[in-house]
Amino acid sequence: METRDTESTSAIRVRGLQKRYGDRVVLDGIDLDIAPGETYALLGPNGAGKSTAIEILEGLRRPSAGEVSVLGRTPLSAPRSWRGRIGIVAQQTGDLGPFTARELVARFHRVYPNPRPVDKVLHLVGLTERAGVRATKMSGGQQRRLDVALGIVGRPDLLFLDEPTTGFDPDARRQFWSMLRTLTEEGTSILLTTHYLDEAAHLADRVGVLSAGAIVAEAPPESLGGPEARIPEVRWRDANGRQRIERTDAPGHLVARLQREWGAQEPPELEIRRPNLEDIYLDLIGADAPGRQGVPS
Ligand SMILES: Nc1ncnc2c1ncn2[C@@H]1O[C@H](COP(=O)(O)OP(=O)(O)OP(=O)(O)O)[C@@H](O)[C@H]1O
Repeated sequence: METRDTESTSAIRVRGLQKRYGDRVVLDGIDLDIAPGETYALLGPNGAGKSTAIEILEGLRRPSAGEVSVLGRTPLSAPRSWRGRIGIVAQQTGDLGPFTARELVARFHRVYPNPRPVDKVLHLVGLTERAGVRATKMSGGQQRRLDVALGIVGRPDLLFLDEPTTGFDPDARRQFWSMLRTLTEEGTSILLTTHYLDEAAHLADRVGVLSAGAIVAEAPPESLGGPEARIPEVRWRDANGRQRIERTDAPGHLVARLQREWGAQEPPELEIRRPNLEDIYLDLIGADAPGRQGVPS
C-alpha cells in the first residue's frame, strides 16, 4: 500500500519494522521518523542491523514485517522517479571499472533529471585535482569521496550515508562535514550511520542507538541518555591509595571539600570529567550487551 500522505510531514516513516535472517531476528520492531531536512545518525555496534535497516529503506532488502514509507512511498514498489530522488552511499565501494573520477560522476550525472554539475560535485567532495585519475588508482579515502560524489550528483531529497567517512583523514572528514552542511542548507534529509561519535555529535539533529534489534535511545546528541547520564564524575586517589569515583551535580563543592581534607597537598590524580556522547553511547549499548548477539524471536 502506498503512503503518499505522509510525505509532507516525514522524509522517512517506519512502524514496527522487523527483519529476520532465517530464525535470527536482526530488527525487532523499529519505529523511526525523520523529518524533511533533518539529519539523523543511526548508531550501534557492529552487527546491530544499521545497514540492514538502511538497505530496507533504500528498497534493496525486503522487510519481514512492518510499514516503511520513504519520501511518501513504499520502497520496494516505488517507481523509477522515486529512485531519482534518493542518494545512496553504501558501506562498500562499488565496482569502479576502468573509469576516471570525472567519467564516473558524468555517467551518473546523465541518469538523473535534475543533477548537480559534474565540476561542482567534484569540487564539493574535494576531488577536483584528482578528477582525471582512474578511480581504481586512487587512495581508499579518495575512492570514498568518489562514492559520496556519486551519491549526491543526482541532487537527492534524501541521502543515505552508510559509514561515509571511513578511511578519511581528519582534514577530509572536516571538509565532508562542511559539504553536508551545504546539502542540509538546501533542504536535503540525511540518514547517516557512523562509528565516529564526534561525527554524529557534529552533524546530527538527532541520533538513535540501535542495540539488540531495537532503538534503545533517541534524542538530539546533546541530550542523549537524559540529564542523569551527563552528571559529572570526580575521580581521585584517597589516603589509602584507592581509586575513588563520585558522580555529583556539584563537582566544585566536592573538590573544595577534598582540598580542605588534603590541606596544602594536591588531592592525588584529581580530575573532573563530564561524560561525552561516546561515554553515554557506550553506557547505553553496554546495558544491552548480553542481548547483542541475537534477539529472541
Ligand atoms: N544476507 C544476510 N543473511 C544472513 N545474515 C545477514 C545478512 N546480512 C546481514 N546479516 C546479519 O545481520 C546482522 C546485522 O548486519 P548489518 O550489516 O545490518 O549490521 P551493521 O549494524 O550495519 O554492522 P556494521 O557496524 O558492522 O556495519 C549481522 O549479524 C549480519 O551478520
